[in-house]
Amino acid sequence: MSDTYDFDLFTIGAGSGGVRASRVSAAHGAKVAIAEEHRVGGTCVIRGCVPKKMLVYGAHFAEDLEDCKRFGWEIGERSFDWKVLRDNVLDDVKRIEGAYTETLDNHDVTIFKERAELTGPHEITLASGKVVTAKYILIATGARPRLPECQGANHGITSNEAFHLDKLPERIVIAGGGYIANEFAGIFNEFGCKVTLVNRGDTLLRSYDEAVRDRLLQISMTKGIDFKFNTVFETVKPCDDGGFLVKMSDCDEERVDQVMWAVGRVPNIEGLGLDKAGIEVGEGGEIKVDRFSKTNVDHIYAVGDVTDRVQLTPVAIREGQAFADTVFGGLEPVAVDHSCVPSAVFSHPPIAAVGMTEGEAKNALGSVKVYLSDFRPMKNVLAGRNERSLFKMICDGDSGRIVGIHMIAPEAPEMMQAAAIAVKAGLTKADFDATVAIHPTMAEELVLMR
Ligand SMILES: Cc1cc2nc3c(=O)[nH]c(=O)nc-3n(C[C@H](O)[C@H](O)[C@H](O)COP(=O)(O)OP(=O)(O)OC[C@H]3O[C@@H](n4cnc5c(N)ncnc54)[C@H](O)[C@@H]3O)c2cc1C
Ligand SMILES: NC(=O)c1ccc[n+]([C@@H]2O[C@H](COP(=O)([O-])OP(=O)(O)OC[C@H]3O[C@@H](n4cnc5c(N)ncnc54)[C@H](O)[C@@H]3O)[C@@H](O)[C@H]2O)c1
Repeated sequence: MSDTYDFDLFTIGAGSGGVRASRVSAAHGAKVAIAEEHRVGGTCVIRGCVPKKMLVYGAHFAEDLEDCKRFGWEIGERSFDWKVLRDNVLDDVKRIEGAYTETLDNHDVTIFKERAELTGPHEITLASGKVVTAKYILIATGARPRLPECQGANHGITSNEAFHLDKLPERIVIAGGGYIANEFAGIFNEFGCKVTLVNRGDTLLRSYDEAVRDRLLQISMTKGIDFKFNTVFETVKPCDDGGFLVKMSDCDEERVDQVMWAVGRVPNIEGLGLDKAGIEVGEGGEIKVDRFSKTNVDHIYAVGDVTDRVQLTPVAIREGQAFADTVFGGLEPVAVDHSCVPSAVFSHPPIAAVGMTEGEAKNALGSVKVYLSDFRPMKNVLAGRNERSLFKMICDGDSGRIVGIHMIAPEAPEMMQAAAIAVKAGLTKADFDATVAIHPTMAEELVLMR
């Protein structure tokens, strides 16, 4: 395409956004290169969604093996070997990394397995010293775990290290109250670790509906997870035997085997040379972009977590796809619609949501109608598991249009993916009422709410 530059597109970062953008741009006919300093696949594949979900599956067996007795199964003595699960998960991650690399190779995308930095508006310098030029540059460098400002913070692990532990901690404190803290609290707790979740504020999972958050807190406590709210870490000191002494506000010093930070993620822009190309960043270090993911510099774009819009894999992928179609697709520019993005927390049990919470809907619409279904799933009843699910539907009080659905239930994310289509399409409560239930399911509650 371009004679002046080595490549039409140079992508920095082979994660969810960068891989999609590079592959599709190449399919549109562009000459593409991509640089990755760690492993092809990025956070989601290597140390995020994928291995996390596999651990969630592994952890859930603890409950299934307990519950199966009431269904007539006697399975004798059982034990759990962390290293078997860990190594199988890491092997599968390697397989997926290979599949991502193959896709790029099949599209003739040149892969540089090294760090890249901008050294001019159209120039990139690789860690090896090689200098290349590109007509367009895409920054898709993602984000990394934030460390809190407490003495000894370097002694704690983050989600990056959690997948590689040599052994499970008997006692772990997890700082944070968001996605990662709640997901890993559930995982470690199911594996038999003593878990304390420590939150600086008084609210877990702030962006989710209050009723659903409260239900997760109540169930998590029943399962044995401890919570501390309005608490901050002061010091983490290593002990001679490998554990740590942790001092938190308003508490005595405690001895634990592991400290894990899950207090948010910061955009990866350090040493990237953004100043060499004159790229503007926001207060949190996020690269500022317009609705087509274009930075303030005409030929430089950014997608995914580094822009800190919605830090989710499917969003990064959509942004990457839209970038490729806009710049190399030869059609009208494509903007990603960031409204009504469904999401899930893979806690035990999981939470899933789409649209507005009750509070947001009241502020935005004034008049809202709320429907609730608070039930004990059939499987839990027979298992003797005293764990209730909650579905909540928020509708515009005037039109009946559904503006939000919130769930905490086994398989809630699976149900939510389908329900989210209806909410995105602007369907009403009457449309749900007109749909016949599938019985017996949990999902039927969606069309039976009163
Ligand atoms: C523990 C965890 C669990 C998660 N679970 C989910 C989930 O269940 N569902 C979901 O939707 N989202 C989940 N996420 C979020 C999701 O992983 C991210 O939103 C997504 O990966 C962002 O994609 P990205 O392309 O922006 O960045 P990334 O996937 O982070 O890719 C960026 C890549 O750039 C590389 N890089 C950085 N700087 C340079 C440089 N200078 N040169 C070369 N390479 C560089 C990095 O090594 C990295 O591979 C999870 C995140 C974490 C941490
Ligand atoms: N299931 C999923 O889709 C999934 C899973 C994991 C991560 N993610 C993505 O990754 C992002 C990062 O996840 P995360 O859990 O690190 O961040 P988060 O933004 O979800 O939560 C951070 C939490 O840490 C608390 N906090 C901040 N500083 C603290 C401190 N010093 N001490 C104690 N608590 C403190 C905050 O109050 C907040 O509750 C998420 O926003 C999400 O977009 C998604």
